[in-house]
Amino acid sequence: MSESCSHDCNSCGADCASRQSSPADLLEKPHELSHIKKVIGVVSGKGGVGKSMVTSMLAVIMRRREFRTAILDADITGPSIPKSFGIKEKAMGDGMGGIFPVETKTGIEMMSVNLLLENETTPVVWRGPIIAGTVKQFWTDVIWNDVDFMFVDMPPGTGDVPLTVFQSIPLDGIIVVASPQELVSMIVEKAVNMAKQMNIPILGLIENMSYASCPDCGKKINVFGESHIDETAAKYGLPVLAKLPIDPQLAKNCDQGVIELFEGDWMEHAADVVEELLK
Ligand SMILES: Nc1ncnc2c1ncn2[C@@H]1O[C@H](COP(=O)(O)OP(=O)(O)OP(=O)(O)O)[C@@H](O)[C@H]1O
Repeated sequence: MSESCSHDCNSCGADCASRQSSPADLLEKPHELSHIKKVIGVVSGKGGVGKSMVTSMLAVIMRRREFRTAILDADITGPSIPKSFGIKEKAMGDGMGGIFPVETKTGIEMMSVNLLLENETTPVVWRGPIIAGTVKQFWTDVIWNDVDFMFVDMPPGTGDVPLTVFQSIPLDGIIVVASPQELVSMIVEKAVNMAKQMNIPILGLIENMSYASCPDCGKKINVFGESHIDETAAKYGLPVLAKLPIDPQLAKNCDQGVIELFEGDWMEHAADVVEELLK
């Protein structure tokens, strides 16, 4: 390191030993038998806002549109995806260090830590580097067949684990999911800035639990107050991809493991934007 080091490698051309790696240097290669065309990360500023549900619904819609679709569940400490698809079976190895993903009823390929654990109620109490290493292996050791669109349910937040995932998997775009309350806080801003720093295009924002519809008169009720997604999207120059209602049927579909049967057209525009990536 030179004595005049500013610790900002972007403004210095010196090829010194302490030069920070660019994000591209940290990208991992997928398994040699994997063929994955587009990878979309689904992120949120914090847990519990419906990120896994949005990931599942997007995968279901793209599968309905007859694309070969996969879900990489990188939310290691809160893996809820297999349950919402009603998957109980475990992933199998190929005997040479590779792992086959499990296929859902409609043919979505999936990998999640719950498909590897003996008991899905066992808590994952691993430290950050182990969690990040597991996600990397889901990318490098899983034999993904021909996949048009892979959705990555990212670990929530903007800490060490999501950062490592951002750096190791080559994402073609990210979708930010937020609840109305998050949209008025700085949490979304952090998630957006993280993606910008990684130079990953943000496809847009999805507001989950935006409103509830009265079962008697159909009137929209803003349970968490007025929606703020339009002003937040305008602030960051991002498109709004969807506004999802609180729908007890959706929660039921997840709980009963039949998310593939969900009805509703709220996510069609988001799916159109994802589909554009292949054109
Ligand atoms: N719009 C909605 N209507 C009804 N239920 C919903 C809706 N969005 C999410 N839920 C329910 O809320 C719960 C949490 O959702 P989900 O697991 O997708 O959140 P998450 O952001 O992925 O959380 P974490 O990151 O902590 O895993 C689930 O049981 C899901 O079924």
